[in-house]
Amino acid sequence: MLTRIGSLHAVPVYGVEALRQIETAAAQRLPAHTLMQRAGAAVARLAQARFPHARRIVVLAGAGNNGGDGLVAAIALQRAGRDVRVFACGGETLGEWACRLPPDAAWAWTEALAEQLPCSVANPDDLPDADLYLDALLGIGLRGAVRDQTARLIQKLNARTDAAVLSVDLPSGLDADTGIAHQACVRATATLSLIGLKPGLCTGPASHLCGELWLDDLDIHSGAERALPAPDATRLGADLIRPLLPDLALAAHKGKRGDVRVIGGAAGMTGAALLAGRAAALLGAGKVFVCLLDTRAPAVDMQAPELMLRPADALLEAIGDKTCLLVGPGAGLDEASRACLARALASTAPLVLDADALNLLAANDHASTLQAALRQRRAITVLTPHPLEAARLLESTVQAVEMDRLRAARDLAARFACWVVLKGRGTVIASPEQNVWINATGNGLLATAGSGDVLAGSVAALIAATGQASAVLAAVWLHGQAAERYAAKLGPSGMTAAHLPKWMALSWADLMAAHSAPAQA
Ligand SMILES: NC(=O)C1=CN([C@@H]2O[C@H](COP(=O)(O)OP(=O)(O)OC[C@H]3O[C@@H](n4cnc5c(N)ncnc54)[C@H](O)[C@@H]3O)[C@@H](O)[C@H]2O)[C@@H](O)CC1
Ligand SMILES: Nc1ncnc2c1ncn2[C@@H]1O[C@H](COP(=O)(O)OP(=O)(O)O)[C@@H](O)[C@H]1O
Ligand SMILES: [K+]
Repeated sequence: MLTRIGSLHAVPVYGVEALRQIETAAAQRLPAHTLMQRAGAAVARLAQARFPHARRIVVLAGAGNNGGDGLVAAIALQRAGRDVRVFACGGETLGEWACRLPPDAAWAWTEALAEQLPCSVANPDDLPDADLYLDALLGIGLRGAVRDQTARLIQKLNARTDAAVLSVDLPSGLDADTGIAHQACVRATATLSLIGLKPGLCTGPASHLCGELWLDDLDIHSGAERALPAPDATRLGADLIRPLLPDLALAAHKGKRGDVRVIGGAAGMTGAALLAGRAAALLGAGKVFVCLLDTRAPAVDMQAPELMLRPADALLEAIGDKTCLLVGPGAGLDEASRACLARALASTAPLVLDADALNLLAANDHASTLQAALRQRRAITVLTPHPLEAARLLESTVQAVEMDRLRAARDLAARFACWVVLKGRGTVIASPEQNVWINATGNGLLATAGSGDVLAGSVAALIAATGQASAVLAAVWLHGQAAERYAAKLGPSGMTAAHLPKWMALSWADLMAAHSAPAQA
């Protein structure tokens, strides 16, 4: 079934190894070329529905099965009356290119010849004009950086900013597992992912090149459930998030909602802890206590007088059973901060560690002691690193983390036996059991100082209310959804971190309203 991928429904995500298993199993039980027929038909259907006015269509076909999908789509589009040309890439001559085609694609080529499809060997310097380009150069068979003629063709294609590009399976040049592009990569208007959604379309530095995301499972799931491998991750959707949110209106009194205690805000960084505290309050925490490590900080937050500002000693004592601790926003790296972290790690309360708490864990004279205490915790523990903090904790580099975000999140969750929220485009969440989710919401408006503090405070509030670590998924989804809602309503600028909690609350309300709306007849 052809589906537009948005943020409403959770979708399983499969890496290349799992996709190859699915493909092999299906090929064994279906008549020859069935999958390629279905793939090409799906591409042609989407091309016509999404680009109804595209008359001249150029199909860029590589020498693999991705090219085969393109050929099948080309035949269907020509039959539908479009002016179609195939530009074959991956050989000096058409004959050389055709000789390279694997069996399914070779079958598609014989069909194309029978259909008298206009076809020429690709000359990147002579890319024909078109209303729509079908990018069928490279799919999940990509190995390393795109080479030679294909790389040059991609550069020429990307220079045609006036024409639409529909990528088949993946934007050519994008690594399906990691979302990185070594060198050349197609910038697509839309991508139709085949069989399953790939991690590289959801997270990673080049994942945004897919444009609008569509999926066709090629009916692979019907009757084959038992043969399907487990997904590598789940892309988050509103349907998965809704049941994770607490019903605050049902809380009998404020003591039932759960409390948050924030520890951070050293001199010059008090705002970070206050942002986290305000977010926790707006996301429904019954009581929010904030310890500012700056000894000269004011005793009340006049913008948010509901926050209770207390000394660190008071915050780390007599912790109730519905309390979540948050350590790190603006905490600094000095001895006072380290001592608070050590005490929080020793507590039996759920604990969220962000910012400087993560830096203390990574690089401090006491790092190994702190890390041992982290591993020994039995209560819910969540780390919320951005890529640099993750790199420090993994003793790696930002580049290495970004080259494989799923692996980095999984590695951190395994190393410290806790939940990990690896932030950035397509935030990746990993549980200690090595389950992985990829967030579907958010935009560049979140790339503003303090938005991480808001996320950490929200995570703490939802864990306090629900007692469930999986509430992190809801906090991450709402945080991204808030930025999208803001952009849709007020445009691409003007949002600061302080605005976020209110928009998160509105997104929460939307989610509940959608849930309670009567079903359409
Ligand atoms: N076999 C089947 O039945 C199906 C295949 N499908 C399609 O087949 C694709 C996978 O097909 P393949 O495994 O043939 O692989 P691809 O077609 O994705 O890529 C292989 C081709 O790309 C070239 N290539 C690889 N790395 C390169 C690089 N760095 N620079 C330049 N050229 C490079 C190879 O020499 C080969 O010609 C999927 O993405 C999907 O589009 C789908 O239609 C589903 C069914
Ligand atoms: N381009 C983007 N798309 C989606 N989310 C983003 C983007 N850039 C940043 N974010 C989100 O913004 C937040 C930034 O957090 P962080 O880097 O800790 O900021 P700070 O330390 O300033 O609070 C994270 O939740 C991150 O996932
Ligand atoms: K492609």
